[in-house]
Amino acid sequence: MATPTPTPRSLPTSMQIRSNSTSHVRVVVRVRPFLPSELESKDKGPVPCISVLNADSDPRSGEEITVHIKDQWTSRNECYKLDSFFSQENGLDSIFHGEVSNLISGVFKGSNATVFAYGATGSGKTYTMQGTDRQPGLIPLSMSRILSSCESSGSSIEIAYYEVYLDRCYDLLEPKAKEVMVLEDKDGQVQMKGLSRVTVRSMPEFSQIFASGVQRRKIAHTGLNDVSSRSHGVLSIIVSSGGAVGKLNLIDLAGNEDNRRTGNEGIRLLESAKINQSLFALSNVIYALNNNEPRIPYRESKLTRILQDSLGGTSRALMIACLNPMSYHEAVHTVSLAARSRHIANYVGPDAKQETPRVKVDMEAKLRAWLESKSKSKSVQVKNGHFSPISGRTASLSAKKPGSARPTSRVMIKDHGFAKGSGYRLLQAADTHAWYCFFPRL
Ligand SMILES: Nc1ncnc2c1ncn2[C@@H]1O[C@H](COP(=O)(O)OP(=O)(O)OP(=O)(O)O)[C@@H](O)[C@H]1O
Repeated sequence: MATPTPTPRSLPTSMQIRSNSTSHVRVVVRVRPFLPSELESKDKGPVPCISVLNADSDPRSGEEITVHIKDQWTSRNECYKLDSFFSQENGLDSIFHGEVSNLISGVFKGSNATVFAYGATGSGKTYTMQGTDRQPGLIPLSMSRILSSCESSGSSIEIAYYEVYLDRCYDLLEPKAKEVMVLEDKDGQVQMKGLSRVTVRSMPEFSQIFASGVQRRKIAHTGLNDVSSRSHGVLSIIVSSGGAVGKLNLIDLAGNEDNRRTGNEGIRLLESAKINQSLFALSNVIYALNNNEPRIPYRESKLTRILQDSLGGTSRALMIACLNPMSYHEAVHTVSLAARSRHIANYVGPDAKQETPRVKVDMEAKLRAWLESKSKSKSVQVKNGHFSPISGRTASLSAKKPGSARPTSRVMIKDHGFAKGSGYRLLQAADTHAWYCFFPRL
């Protein structure tokens, strides 16, 4: 299991300046170990596509780390700055002690906190949150810590457990997982009408209640994971301590999916569209919080509306970007969205730039073939030119300025410059990786 040791590169000044900024939401990376099936599939053993450049830095120092993602087939590589990195060798207890346990003390003082496991399907989100009997995940570890603190402080705990599926909420502590209405009271506070709360006094009691809730959660077999979560699962631990009430939300998000790879159809496709939409809405909220924007778009999805009282203000949050060490494209997608949430720009190193033309030449050939086969191309008009979707896809773009690294509320566009010997530029939508050509208006 050799880990590549890329040479650290100096970062652009803008990034160095930003590296001192504080994030409202901490974003860390966790790379899951190889699965037995992945170890069998390679003669020499697989090589992880993700590594960290400043591996020696002390996680407690608050210094940012640089995640390096390299595609072993094309040698494309990208670097992103995030808050911390947990490798394949790090157990779940190191994430708990390094990142989660310090959120718990605030909950006893009446603050809210949220931990999300975010990432592509099959990247280990459910494992990170739930773990196994041998390696407990962040949910049992947090519960155990909270219970022992309650014993010494005389505080009490209640839990609520629900899922957000197709933008609707279901109570997982109810035998038939009944739907819960999300309403706003006269003060503008979001209330979940009828959501059950159960008092918990011991770990065995919690394990039993939680296990029945997990059984009710919607999972399905997909092309990429045999037991894929189709909903966002939210466990809320409510701590009442001497008049103060604090809440810890532990969230196993459904995985973002590239439907070109899943082969999803029908209801699976609809689920996937809703999942991707709500994850993008979540990333928009985190982006707005971390950049002190005046308006936080909580209303863009049910998930963000529900979490309104736990994201922003005095609440603290941790996003764990879970990565599959075998998948370059998924890792880039997950980490770029996570990094975007922190307002840390993507930095592609100089050697990566030299290697990309091979990909561009392929795209040029595709473009030429496509253009020649169409006497009249369908194009989407934008200010200063036309967008033409290369593969006929009509993703909705709200790009105001092609080439701008600043994400719009819907899509971030990466500019790959003018295609050689032609009058058009190659652009790529960062969230879908779909390619477009842009014809400047003369
Ligand atoms: N740290 C780990 N050690 C061993 N196996 C792991 C680890 N993390 C994940 N796995 C395994 O990887 C597979 C995928 O993990 P998991 O189901 O948690 O993914 P997921 O991201 O929750 O997927 P989905 O979004 O589709 O629900 C499972 O077989 C799980 O047991």
